[in-house]
Formats: sequence, structure tokens, C-alpha cells
Amino acid sequence: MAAPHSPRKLAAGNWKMNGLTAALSELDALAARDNGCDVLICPPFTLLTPAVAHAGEIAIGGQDCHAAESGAHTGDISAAMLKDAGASHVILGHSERRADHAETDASVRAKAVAAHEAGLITVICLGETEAERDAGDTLRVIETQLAGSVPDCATASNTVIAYEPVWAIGTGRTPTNDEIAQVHARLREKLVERFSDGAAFTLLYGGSVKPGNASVIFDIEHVNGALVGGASLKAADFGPIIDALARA
Ligand SMILES: O=C[C@H](O)COP(=O)(O)O
Repeated sequence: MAAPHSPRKLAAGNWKMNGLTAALSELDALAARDNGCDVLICPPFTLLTPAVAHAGEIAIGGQDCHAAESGAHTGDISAAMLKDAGASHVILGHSERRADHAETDASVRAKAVAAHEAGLITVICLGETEAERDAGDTLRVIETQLAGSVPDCATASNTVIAYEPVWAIGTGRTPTNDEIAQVHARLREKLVERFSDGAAFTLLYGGSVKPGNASVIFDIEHVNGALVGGASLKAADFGPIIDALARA
């Protein structure tokens, strides 16, 4: 794929540990829409292969992968396995995995290298906790995570960055527009400093994005889309978010 010159818009849905076979009807509904921008759904591993068959133009991704190609890692999945199942993307470094599985910037970076070697596009997540925000540390934290989690092999074609304040995930709370703008401007600045195509990386905001607040968030400079959890589970909720992004 030719290197992009400007960021692509992406509406990404992370189903987390939700979804039995019946949930594929939501994917059918999304696939039948005229979406007007890139759409990605990351279902649980059990639905990956059937999801690919239901996805149409919608991209399908995993929610994590191991850094190793194969081996004795019970319960894990490799980047090559995701690719083999039909996935094009993988979410890495989500705060729920950083917290529940002790993932570090270094482990996220190693997974990202493995994912890129397997031909996957990574969606690398970062964001501050509420305590870090209250301490005025947001920009320092996101800069550290960006530098540590994103590998040197990253390009605008194989890497998406998702800013997800931990305290905004699933809470109904969001940062102010100015706070989102400040973080995204800093992410862009740091990407441009480090990568020759840094201006073209897609930057997502995630954390309590809903149909009611999506348009305002998508109007913020350097916000090129969203990583959506709860509101991605139903096409009736995710559809209007996709439309808001397509219009932005
Ligand atoms: O990966 C998605 C994020 O954790 C956001 O989740 P949420 O939209 O339910 O707040």
C-alpha cells in the first residue's frame, strides 16, 4: 500500500469480552451500511473467523497478540494466527490488559513488532489514570507510553494510536475538548519528530464515545476517529458514530 499523506479516518469497535454467535447480526447490519469511512471491529477471538465472513468491507481485528511466533504459551494467540484467521488489525496495550496482565510499554512494543512482521496493522493504546491526571501528569505519561510502546518499524500505514484516558473508559465521563485537543496535538508533535510520515498517523480518541458526543469529539484537531467499547456492540449505536466521523 502506498504511504498515506494524511490520516485516514477510522471508526474502531472493541467488543472486549462480549459477543456470542448471535452478535454477528450486528456485524451484518454494519456491513450493509454505506459507512463513508474505514470501520474496524475487534470481536473476541472465538468470533474472529466467522466475523470475517460477515464483515464485507469492514476490517476485523484481534484484541491482543503474543510477541512470540509460536510456542508454549497456554491461552495466548500469535500475530500470525490472527492474520491466518483473516484479521487485518490488532489492538495492543489496552489499559485493561496493561492493568490485568501487567503489560508494560516494552511488552507492547515487542508485540507490535511481531504484529507488523505478520502483516497486521496495530492499534496501540495509551492513556493516563485518574491519579496521574489529577497530579497534572497526563502529557508526561502519554509521551512516555508513546515513546516506549511504539516500535521504530511503525509507519502511518501499519500503526494507529489510540488515546484512551483510563478514567474515561466505560464511565460516561470524558475529558474536556481542550484536554483531548492538547493530548492529540502533543501526540502529533511527537510522531512528527520521530517518524518521517508522523503527520499521517491516524489518531483515535477512546473512552465513553457515544452517538451523542461523537460529532463534537471528531471536530477536535488531530482526532481522526474513535476506539469505541460499549457503543460498538449494537449497530444502532455504532452506526451514528460512524456517520458522525464520515461527516467530520
Ligand atoms: O477500547 C475501547 C475503550 O476501552 C472505550 O470503551 P468505552 O467506549 O466502553 O468507554
